[in-house]
Amino acid sequence: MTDKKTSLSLPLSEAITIAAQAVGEVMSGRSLTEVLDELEPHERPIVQSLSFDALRKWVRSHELIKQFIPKNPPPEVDHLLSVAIALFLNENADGKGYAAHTIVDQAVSACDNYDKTMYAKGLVNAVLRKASLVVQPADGETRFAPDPIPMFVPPWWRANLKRHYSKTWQSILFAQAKRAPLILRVNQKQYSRDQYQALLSESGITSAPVEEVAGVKLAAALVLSSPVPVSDLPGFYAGAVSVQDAGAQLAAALLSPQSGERVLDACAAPGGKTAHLLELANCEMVALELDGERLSKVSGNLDRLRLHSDKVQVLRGDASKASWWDGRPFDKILLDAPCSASGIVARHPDIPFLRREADIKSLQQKQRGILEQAWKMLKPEGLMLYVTCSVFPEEGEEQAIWFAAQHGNALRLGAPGQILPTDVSDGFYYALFKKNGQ
Ligand SMILES: C[S@@+](CC[C@H](N)C(=O)[O-])C[C@H]1O[C@@H](n2cnc3c(N)ncnc32)[C@H](O)[C@@H]1O
Repeated sequence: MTDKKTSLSLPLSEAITIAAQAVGEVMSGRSLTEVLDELEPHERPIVQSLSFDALRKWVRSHELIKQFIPKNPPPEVDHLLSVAIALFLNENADGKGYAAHTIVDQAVSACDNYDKTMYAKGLVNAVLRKASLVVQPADGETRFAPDPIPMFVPPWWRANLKRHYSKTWQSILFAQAKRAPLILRVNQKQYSRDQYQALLSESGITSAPVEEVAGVKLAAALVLSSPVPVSDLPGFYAGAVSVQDAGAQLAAALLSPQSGERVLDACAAPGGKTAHLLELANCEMVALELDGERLSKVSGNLDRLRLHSDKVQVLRGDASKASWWDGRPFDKILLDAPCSASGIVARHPDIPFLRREADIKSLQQKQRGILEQAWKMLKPEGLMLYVTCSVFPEEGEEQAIWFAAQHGNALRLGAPGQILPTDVSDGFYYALFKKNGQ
């Protein structure tokens, strides 16, 4: 154990303060992505890492907080403690990083950075010293028997998983409690996967191909052995590569766009799958998105990847309505629907804190509205791929069954259906429909 100095340009105590405040924002209902987007670029990596870990280790850190402060501490103190304890728990897991006394000292200094924690220096010091002895005892033997499920999910979420996955629900949560690896999608308009892997290797970055997920072959996925900032990736700003989970790379592979085809990406932002489709074929693309702010991310990504052309339209509109549509039907439609995002918790550990049980019903209604409208815009013999990043069957297989029952002309083709999270893939759902006849 060392007093490791990282490349961060922010003292650890300040990073702890900002991360604790970010955790507080999540507890009051804001998305962590939105909160992190407001930070200065030099603050973001360390604050993201600390706040993500605090949320991932929530159950264990709160067992310890409860043990040493039986009466709940004020939220600001609780959040600061949860960030610091997650640091202990990580150090215990990988044996690298900050020494216990550094974490305690920096967390105590962090109390001074915020008026709502200033008074609690003594309490924070005492709790963290005791916690460090349990998590990182001097003899190296952990005396702390953690909850078998390390990650927080609300009771309704856990019950849903148990109901649908009676044998595997715990392994789903274990997979999601781990830090997700960095996975790339090579822009095949610029490089083959082998060529780009060689470029990475010349830059001292080790990677391995992800050949397939759920039986679907992937041509462009590479997993890095350890994450690096995107600025270190060769050619990133010239569009050589994007960061995208391997499970998300199935969409373009399943829809298999061909040059000249007219394709609708009905829920496009931030544009990861739009870009992948355009990397595979010179199709006529309409990338539609309801949220104006998110829409600009689609354009930004297409700019970076050099995929804009007069055949590509990035449009603001509601896919459950036809007001934006010029009436020309599509050969292929990607419907990557708004959903609970319960499959991507490894990359967004704030999601279980933000979702409410009632969200699932209202999301189901939205998904059905978009499915219905999209089907009307598809050519006869055309293909529609329905996708969610959810592990709840209410948003996946139940929707596909409902849709097929509504439309006698919807033929289901081969697609993986539910994909559960693994080391290289988030949880996704894929159903592919062909429109028969007229
Ligand atoms: C799962 S995300 C799409 C991710 C994207 N396909 C990608 O790979 O980068 C769903 C998107 O649908 C958008 N959305 C939600 N309701 C919509 C609607 N009625 N019409 C169009 N877009 C919608 C959301 O704002 C969100 O950006």
